[in-house]
This record gives sequence, C-alpha cells and structure tokens, in this order.
Amino acid sequence: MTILDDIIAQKRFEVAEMRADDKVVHSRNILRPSLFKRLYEASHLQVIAEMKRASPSKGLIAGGANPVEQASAYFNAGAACISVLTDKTFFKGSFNDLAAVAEVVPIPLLCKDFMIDPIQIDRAKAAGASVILLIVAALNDEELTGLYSYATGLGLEVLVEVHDVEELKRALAVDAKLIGVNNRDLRTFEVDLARTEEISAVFPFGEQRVLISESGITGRVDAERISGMGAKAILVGETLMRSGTIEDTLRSMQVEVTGLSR
Ligand SMILES: O=C(O)c1ccccc1NCC(=O)[C@H](O)[C@H](O)COP(=O)(O)O
Repeated sequence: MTILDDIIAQKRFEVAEMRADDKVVHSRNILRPSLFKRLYEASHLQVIAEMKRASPSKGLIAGGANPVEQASAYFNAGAACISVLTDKTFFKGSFNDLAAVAEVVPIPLLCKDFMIDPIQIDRAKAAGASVILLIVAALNDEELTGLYSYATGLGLEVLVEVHDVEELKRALAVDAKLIGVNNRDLRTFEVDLARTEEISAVFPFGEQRVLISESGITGRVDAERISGMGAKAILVGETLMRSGTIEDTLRSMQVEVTGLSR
C-alpha cells in the first residue's frame, strides 16, 4: 500500500459519510476570473499559493495557520489563484477553510483534494471553489472522464495532475487545458523538478493548454528554472507556509517566463 492508496481508501469512507449526511458548507457564490485565461496570457510566472497546515511527507508544517490571513497575504502579493487543501486526515484542512477563504479573496480558488466522486465536487463548489483538482494516478480512464465532464458541466475549471508522460497522454485524452506536473512522487515522496522538464519536452504548448509545475519549489532559483521550461505557473505550499515574509517570498517567484510556452 502506498500513501496514495491510503488517502484514496480514506476518501471512499468520506464519500459514504457525505452521502449519509446533508450538512454542506456553503459560501457566497462569487464569480471568479478564469484561471486558464489568466495563466495563458501571462508573461511572468504565476503563483498558485497553497494553504497547507500539514502533509504526509513533512508532518506538521504550520499547524496554527489562519486560512483568511494566509490567503489575504497571498492575494496582496499578486497570487494568480489560491489553493486550499481540504483534506482533514492527512493535511489538517477542511471545507470550512475553503469557505472562509472564498469570503475574502476574489481570485480563482482551487479545492485541493483527492476527488473520486461527484459529491466531493458538489461540496467543493458549494464551499466556493472555482477550480478542482483531478489526479490521474488516482483514477481510471472512465472515472477521469466522468469527473472531468461533471466538473466542467458545473462551470468549474479542472487542474489535471500528472507525474509522467503516460499520465500526460491520459490528461490530453480528456482534453485538459490546465495540466499540472507534480514534482513529488505521491508513492515515494521523492521530489525532483526534472519531472516538469521531462513533461515540458513533449508538452503540446501550441494547443491552448498551460503547463503548471507543482511541489518542491523553494524560491526564485527554482522559479527561474521552471520558467525556462515553458510553465506558466507554479503551485507552492510549504515554502510559503513556512515563510516569515510571505508577500516578499511570493513576489520573488514571479519571474519572467523565458521558455517556449505558446
Ligand atoms: O505534500 C505531500 O506530502 C503530499 C503527499 C501525498 C499526496 C499529496 C501531497 N501533497 C499535495 C500537493 O500536491 C502539494 O501540497 C502541493 O503541490 C504543494 O507542494 P509543496 O510546495 O511541496 O508544499
């Protein structure tokens, strides 16, 4: 069993609980700008800034973090999108965190969770998300297609996460526009920015798609390296959560995109 298997087993249990319980966290439904458009048109690397208290690989990162304060700092520094980890068991997050952030920032909002069932997508939307995550490694082709069309049918954008070229092919088969490469192997926790390099070498940049690099990004030097690969955005959690100067740290990563991205 890998950690991803453990997480998915927990999600099956949570989905059963959601079906039995009609308690839904609602947020005001604010119309948010398109994340795809924002990233596609960007000349500088955009930051998807994550609210992350803990993780399976690092344990406690910022246990007492306040999602509203964190998101406000991200917004003030020009984040393109805010990602909120809503998983409770492994990341100490919640849909309440997402709903609280939705109340205070007007930019795209990503519900970062391990989606295996439409009811989770309903909950994400109700809590104010405008973007959801689908992890190719956690879904078969039928599930990926079904959840992708369910989410887009609700007017949500979908970030499809891949880790290798085979998974990229599966993401392209559902016509994903926002494709994230997770530099962290979710089975072994090994982090290597070369994962984004590998995917960027075969990425169809000419087809109105954007490449996003996720995980293990520690600062400006990493951002410069990734911008040279043609990625339009980075998804950053731990580095921002541990920073004593969140706004400066975030701004330092908004470097010019130097790679071929269109
Ligand atoms: O972060 C983990 O340990 C982890 C383990 C298993 C599944 C997912 C995991 N993280 C989710 C993410 O994708 C990251 O939170 C996100 O990309 C930000 O990563 P980082 O900047 O390294 O905190």
